[in-house]
Amino acid sequence: MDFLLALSRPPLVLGVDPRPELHGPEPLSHLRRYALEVFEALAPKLAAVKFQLAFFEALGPEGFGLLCELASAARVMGLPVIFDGKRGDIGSTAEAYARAYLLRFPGSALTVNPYLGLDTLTPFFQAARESQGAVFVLVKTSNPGSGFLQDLLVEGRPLYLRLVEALARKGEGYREGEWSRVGMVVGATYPEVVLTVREKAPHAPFLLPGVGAQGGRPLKGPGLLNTASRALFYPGGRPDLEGALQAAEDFHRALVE
Ligand SMILES: O=C(O)c1cc(=O)[nH]c(=O)n1[C@@H]1O[C@H](COP(=O)(O)O)[C@@H](O)[C@H]1O
Repeated sequence: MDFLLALSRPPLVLGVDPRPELHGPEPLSHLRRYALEVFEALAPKLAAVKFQLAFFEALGPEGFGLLCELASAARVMGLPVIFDGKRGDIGSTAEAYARAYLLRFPGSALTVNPYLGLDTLTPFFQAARESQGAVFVLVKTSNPGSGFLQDLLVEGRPLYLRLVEALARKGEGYREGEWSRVGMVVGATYPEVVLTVREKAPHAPFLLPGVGAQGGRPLKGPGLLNTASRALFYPGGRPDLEGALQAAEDFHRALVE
């Protein structure tokens, strides 16, 4: 599966950030069953499923096994997969991260941190092209303190915009048809930034986290993949299949109709 197929699906991404304490006495087996049920029920309304690696790593070795199992299940259901790892390191280590998440899981996407420099992103871009995957580069994150570094003025422009300009130039080389394999992460909590960044990067798919629990509202537009974790996976603060379906329908109405 080519990850760019996600761009022709409904523009909602299901974030899976598992909280074992919400899954009773046998949390992993309950979580496995619940996640599969949610994938099945929501699949027609989703662009992709985004797995937050930290939450799976926190479950220990079994958690990593479960991540691989759920990612494979999503793919079997026709759902593109995003690994949210926010990886970033010197080139040789970046190559290992790219092998782990883009080449071992062809057609998937990975979130990456660009603040070690653009040279460190090249292995991710190359792996994404080779595997028909994608890379989502953190540009302007959804958290309240993101401006401390990301909004710093550099030659009169915020740092995140300088980054976007450089990425858009690089991303042209990784463009296929309408969309590039070099995507960007912009918090839905900063809707005005989404518009500014879109002007500079017309071909980049955008991942917009912060919808729902962080107060961001769904944003409509070509290539805008709205992503919600708690609001979709744990509506009302707990596992609830009916509630998840209702939440997905509400987002779908706001984004598609
Ligand atoms: O890359 C991300 O997905 C991400 C970037 C960002 O700027 N803000 C952000 O919240 N995220 C992730 O998006 C998810 C948000 O979770 P909810 O607030 O529950 O929807 C978490 O997995 C975060 O790690």
